[in-house]
Amino acid sequence: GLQRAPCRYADLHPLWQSELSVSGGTRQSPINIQWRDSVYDPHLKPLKIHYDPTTCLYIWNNGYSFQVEFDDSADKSVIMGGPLENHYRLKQFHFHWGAINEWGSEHMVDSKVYPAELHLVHWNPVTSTSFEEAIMENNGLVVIGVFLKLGAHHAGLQKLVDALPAVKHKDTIVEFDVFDPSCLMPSCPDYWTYDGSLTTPPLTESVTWIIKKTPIEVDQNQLEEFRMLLFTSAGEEEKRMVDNFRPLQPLMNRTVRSSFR
Ligand SMILES: CCCSc1c(F)c(F)c(S(=O)(=O)NC)c(F)c1F
Ligand SMILES: [Zn+2]
Repeated sequence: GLQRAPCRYADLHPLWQSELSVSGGTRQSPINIQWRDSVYDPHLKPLKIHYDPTTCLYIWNNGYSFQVEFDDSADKSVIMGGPLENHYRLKQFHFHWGAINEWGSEHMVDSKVYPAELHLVHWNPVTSTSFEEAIMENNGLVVIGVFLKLGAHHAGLQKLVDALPAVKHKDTIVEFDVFDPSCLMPSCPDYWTYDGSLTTPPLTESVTWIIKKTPIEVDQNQLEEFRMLLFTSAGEEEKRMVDNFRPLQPLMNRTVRSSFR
């Protein structure tokens, strides 16, 4: 069975990922998506996203990333379609990024790495009664991954970036209401999908991944603001929150499907 990994990743240096493995894991994330090995699946439907901006609650620094949390007490912000058999509720979104633009994303495409990656975390309210339960369920979670590349200023992201100084230190929180994460989605509908895991403790193999093919563009200043956050609490010796990504994991016996030819 899966060993529960220590879940206080705040006490673990970002290099912990390479040592920490889920014993017997056969579907770990992230992976390098080899475009030529992915299989077009004509049965994959378009992904349908309906986010209600008023379900946005707050932003907080959990000592590993910054997260925007949503009210998931009803089917208000949901995704469906794509590879999914039912709808999933949005619980939170967060990012992973590097110290410099040359690395930072968790997934790669043909070994190309991006400076950052957005994860929108959803859970299955049909098979689980709570997010916490869904984390332990096979396919209890769906995470949409969106690559960030250096380019034009992203006006939608800026509202989020402006709030970051208020959550500079670990375990700080700031109210953040009325935000629609759909503005962070690329307009291109194409995606890859595969069965994987959380990339942070407890690393459970409960995630249906949906990785968007097309990155969104953000500018240098916006990426630098991510890198001003701290892993550390107020009063502690400052450690910049950078390189909060897990190393690539073996594909093993998995096929990545694409929604596009
Ligand atoms: C105990 C889970 C707390 S919620 C959460 C999270 F905080 C996180 F960071 C990731 S991730 O693995 O890093 N990215 C997909 C998740 F999947 C999550 F569900
Ligand atoms: Zn993540």
